[in-house]
Amino acid sequence: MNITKVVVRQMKMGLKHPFTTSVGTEQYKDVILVEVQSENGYSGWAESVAINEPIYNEETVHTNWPIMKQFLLPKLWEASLTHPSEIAIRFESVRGNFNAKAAVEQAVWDLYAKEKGISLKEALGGEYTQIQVGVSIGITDSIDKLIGKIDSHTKKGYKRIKVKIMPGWDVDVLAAIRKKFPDIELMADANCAYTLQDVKHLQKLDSFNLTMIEQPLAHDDIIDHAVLQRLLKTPICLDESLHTYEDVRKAVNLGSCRIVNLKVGRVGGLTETLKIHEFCREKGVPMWCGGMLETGIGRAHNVALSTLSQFTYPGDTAPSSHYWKKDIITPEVTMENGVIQVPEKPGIGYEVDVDYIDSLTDRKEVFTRDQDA
Ligand SMILES: O=C(O)CCC(=O)c1ccccc1C(=O)O
Ligand SMILES: [Mg+2]
Repeated sequence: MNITKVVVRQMKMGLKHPFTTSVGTEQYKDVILVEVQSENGYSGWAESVAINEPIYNEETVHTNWPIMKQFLLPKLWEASLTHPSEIAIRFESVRGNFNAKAAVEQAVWDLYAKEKGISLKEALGGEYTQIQVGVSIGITDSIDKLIGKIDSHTKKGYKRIKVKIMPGWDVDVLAAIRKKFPDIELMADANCAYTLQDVKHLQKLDSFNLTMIEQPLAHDDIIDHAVLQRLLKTPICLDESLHTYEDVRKAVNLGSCRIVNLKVGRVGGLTETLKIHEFCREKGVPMWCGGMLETGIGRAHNVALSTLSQFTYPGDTAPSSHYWKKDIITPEVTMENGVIQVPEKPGIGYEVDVDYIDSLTDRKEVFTRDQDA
């Protein structure tokens, strides 16, 4: 792969419905897109999961841009690449900035697969031809409203419902959901809203037959989660706390979680993801694909990722129409009876609608090998 040009864009897309969690509300998405082009005319695409404010993690679209420009993109030209796994080694000297690294690395994976004429699924060693889909429902104004949403999403066929919880929006809410829907596959995501002081309160959640509780404690903790997991029957799944293979190894071995939420952007790319996947396979730890309200490009990557064998729980990989009036890929990601069919076409397997992207783009910069040399 001889990468000659990279185009970085920042664009804005309005969400169909605002999305509220314990840390804030998203109404629209500012998105960084990375397009890498090779000598022979192929383009690989990816998006950064970084959002506008540092409320989920420390990265934002504003920090991603200079990090890519100054530190990551120049490493692409250092030498030609034979495989995308070489990128992680080049990026190793840059600390953190996992979202930015992943966006660049994933674009190269797409390019690699397209040059080879294989799907991203095949490039990753994925197995499933279709994936099971769950939905993540934000905090609403009233329990009735939430029940209405769960009802309509269940009727659409989603295989699992995830609700966001926080202190004051938890026990009563889950009790009301279980009363109405005793048998649905249900889980709760706290986005770090509790502390170990809340153990007695969190133990009440054990009575709701939740598949798992996601990230109850601090974003940078794996120690207290191990204490909490010993005091809960419900499996803990970590999201915010896991940035690397090493984090996952420590968390699993400490007993801080029994399930792993994998967001490629959170762990710096697909190469790290494959390492984590292999570890989880050996340990028998189930995984699922998390979501960050991605546009079609990130969504397509998530669909390919979810074909890996250890991804045994439905992911937060709802179809395009759940988020957007019009997505930036064609066809859009669609779901039938809670299932997405995995595309067989090369790379991410969907066409990127560059004209539409251009119409949404606020900022665009082209980087070339020659200009950096
Ligand atoms: O993309 C989706 O539908 C999942 C949405 C979601 O839960 C989420 C969205 C933004 C930031 C963090 C999270 C999370 O999983 O914690
Ligand atoms: Mg989460």
